[in-house]
Parts: sequence; structure tokens; C-alpha cells
Amino acid sequence: MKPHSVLTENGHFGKTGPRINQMHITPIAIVDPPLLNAAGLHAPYALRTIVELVTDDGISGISEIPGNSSIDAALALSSDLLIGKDVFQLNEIRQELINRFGTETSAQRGEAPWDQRKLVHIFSAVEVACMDIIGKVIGRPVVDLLGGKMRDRVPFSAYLFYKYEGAGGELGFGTDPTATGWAAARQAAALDPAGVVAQAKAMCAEFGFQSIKLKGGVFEPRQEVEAMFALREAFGPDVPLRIDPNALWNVETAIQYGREMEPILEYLEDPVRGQENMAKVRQAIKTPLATNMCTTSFEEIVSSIVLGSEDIILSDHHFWGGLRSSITLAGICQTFGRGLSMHSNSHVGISLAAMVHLGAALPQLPYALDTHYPWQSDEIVTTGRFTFEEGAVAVPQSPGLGVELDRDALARLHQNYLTCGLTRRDDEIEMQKVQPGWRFQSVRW
Ligand SMILES: O=C([O-])[C@@H](O)[C@@H](O)[C@H](O)[C@@H](O)C(=O)[O-]
Ligand SMILES: [Mg+2]
Repeated sequence: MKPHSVLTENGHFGKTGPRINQMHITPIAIVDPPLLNAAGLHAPYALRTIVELVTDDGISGISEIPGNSSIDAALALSSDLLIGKDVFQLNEIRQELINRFGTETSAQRGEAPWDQRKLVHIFSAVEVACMDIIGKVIGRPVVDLLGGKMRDRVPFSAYLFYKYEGAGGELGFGTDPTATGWAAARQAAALDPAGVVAQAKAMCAEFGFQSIKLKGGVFEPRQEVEAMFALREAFGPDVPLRIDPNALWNVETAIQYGREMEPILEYLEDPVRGQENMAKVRQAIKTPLATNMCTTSFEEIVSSIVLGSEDIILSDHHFWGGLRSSITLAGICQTFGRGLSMHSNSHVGISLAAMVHLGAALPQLPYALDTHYPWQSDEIVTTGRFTFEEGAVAVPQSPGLGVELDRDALARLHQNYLTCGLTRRDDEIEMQKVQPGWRFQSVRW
């Protein structure tokens, strides 16, 4: 590795980190099955954006964020600011990004289950790619840049979805009638409690997950509660269960069904919309409440504590502004007696690697993390699809994130992006193709 010595402003030779010389932003479209959720239906492709920073001496750092053409455009606008920056100067880079884009309010997050803000995504994309480079320069995995690992393997939870039949990816893949095991279950319909249990059995058999989450907010609550009791019946009391209606229930409904599910739930995720409503439900039921919708930014922490809106915050380094911010969030949660776990959206291996490094560094990890990874079949890293053992992923040990970009896969998935015509996630439009006139409602039952 070349030493990084430069002439400083004072005229002295000093050490500096490698400087960013190139920035590549590549939108990709990955195959995604027709999963149902509160916002509607997943399109045949989920969009992600892959960011690569290359230093003046040719070291490459990568990151992955949710795909959205307006976030990609904002990222592109930040490139002149990033070029020439020392990758170690993350604080300065962050400040300059704030100067360029201004601050964002939590309201800009929007009403969808996922986050619409731009700056948090940009912070995350830039920081993770810089940390990948820093790790490579100093020869240590990213987890060591976050304070070092507290565990060798990071546990994830099964993440079940109601879904229509199909594997997604209309451009390249159809349903495969010869598929078996998880590959078959992944393309099967799951529209009732029996379908949900069959999906859970196949997913847990393949990945070894030891806790289970059901994405709710799709059918009227009684049916979803029945699915939870069917899961309890099938898996017994030792497998923790969670349900996430993505804030579609009103307070009365959440209290009624929350009480009913008290004996079987590990936690209830975002039953209602807004911190005030979450606080009302929290006072009325014994089950802990978790959120990735009502407390989603540092700005909202004070009111969360004052109101007592949830027990567990589901972090997400894409939405909380990066890995180091997520460690800050962990400290805040510890100070105020909040639990911390992790939220997920459709993603491939660069995001998973970052999630695993973060999960390994968290001081406490009382809950298995969310991941959509089983629903994806594409991969973008040269080592191929990650493996799970007993539901956990081993922390990569090579320098940086420990994964390298598969450039052939990048080209192929970028081509998918160009051909599929999607530029942002819109589950409502996708649902209308199946149920004409269907409208997203911020509170439904
Ligand atoms: O992908 C989905 O349909 C999920 O509903 C996702 O958008 C949510 O952000 C998420 O997984 C959650 O826990 O709310
Ligand atoms: Mg959620």
C-alpha cells in the first residue's frame, strides 16, 4: 500500500488518507416476488442503487441503498463535493453534504412503510463505501471500525409475507414447476393461515431461522391474528413471533388484537400510526411494541421518550444515515431503556454485509434482525449468495465490508433496470394492476 503523504496547508508533509477520485452510481433491478403489504404489492423487480467510490490509488469501496431515481440524482449532485476528499474525513464529508442539501425533517419520510428522505440515504451510501475503503487501507473488517465485534454470527428472523403466486422478475424468470423446498415455497401463493405456515416451514428449513415475523396489514386483522396462532401451533412456544401491520390498525383494533396475541408475541411492530397512538396502545397491552415507522429519526427521539411510544427501535443504516449513526442510535436506546433491532427492505449482499458488520458491533442484540434476503435470488457480490446457519450469518473477516462487486452481475442487473421501466418503488400502482381502483390508506382497520 502506498503511504499517503501530502503537503499540508501549513507547508508540512503530513499523512492523509486516500482521496476519492471516482464515483459510480449504478441503479439495478433485482427479481422480487409478488409480496403483499400495507402499501400494496411488490413489483416484479425491487430497485437498488450500487455506489462505488474509487480512490486515487485505485482502491474501490462499495455500498447499496434502496433504488429511487431522485435519490440517485441527488447522489450524482454530490459527486463534485466528494471528489478529492480524504475517505477518513467522514465528519467533514457529512457536514459538506448537509451544507449542500440542507437538513431534512422527519415529515419528509412520508407515510409509506419505507423512508423517502434523500440525505439519510446519501450519508449511508457515502459512509459505507468510505468505510469499505478505510477497512481495506488498514487491513481490518468494517466491524472493527465500529468498535469491534461483540459476536461472530448475527442472527436473523424469518420474514413471512402474504403473497400471490409467482417468483417475480417477469423479464427473465417465470414460475419453475420443478422447484422444490424453499425455491418452490418462494414462488407459491400464501393467502391464508395454512399458506403462511407452509411458507414459514419452508423458510425455516432452508435458513434455520429461530424467530418469525409476519408482514401484516394485508387482510382484515382477524385473519392475520389467526395466522399468528397457526404459527404458534406449528412452531410451539420456543420460536418468538412478531407481526407488523405497518400502522394500518386504529388504536381500538390494536388494543383488541394486541391483547389477544399477548400470550404468543415477542413484540408487536407498528400496530398504529404515530407516536401518540403507539403510546396509547403501549399503555393498554403487555406485549412490547417495536417500530420502524413512528420513531425514525434522531429528531423524534425526544418525543418518543416523553410519550413512551415504543419499547424497541428497528434501526436501519440506510434510513438512519449510516453505520456510525446507527451505533449512536444504539447508545441512545441503551440510555433510555429502548431495545434495538433492525429493519429491512428487499436487498442483496452489499447491504447484507453492512447489516452484519453493524449487527456484530451492537453492544446488545436481544432480538434476531429482519432481512428480506430469502426473497431475493439475485446477487451482486463475487462470493455469491450469503449462507445462513441456524438463521445466522457469519461476520465477514476480510478487510472492509468483505465483499467485492461482481461486475458482470452489476451489468446484467443494470440492464434489468433499464428494461423494466421502474424508477421508484410504488406498491399502490402495482396493486392496482391486480385490483383496479385499490388505494393505499394510512389507517385501514
Ligand atoms: O417490503 C415490504 O413490503 C415491507 O413492508 C417494507 O417496505 C417495510 O419497510 C418493512 O419491512 C417493515 O418492517 O416495515
Ligand atoms: Mg416494520
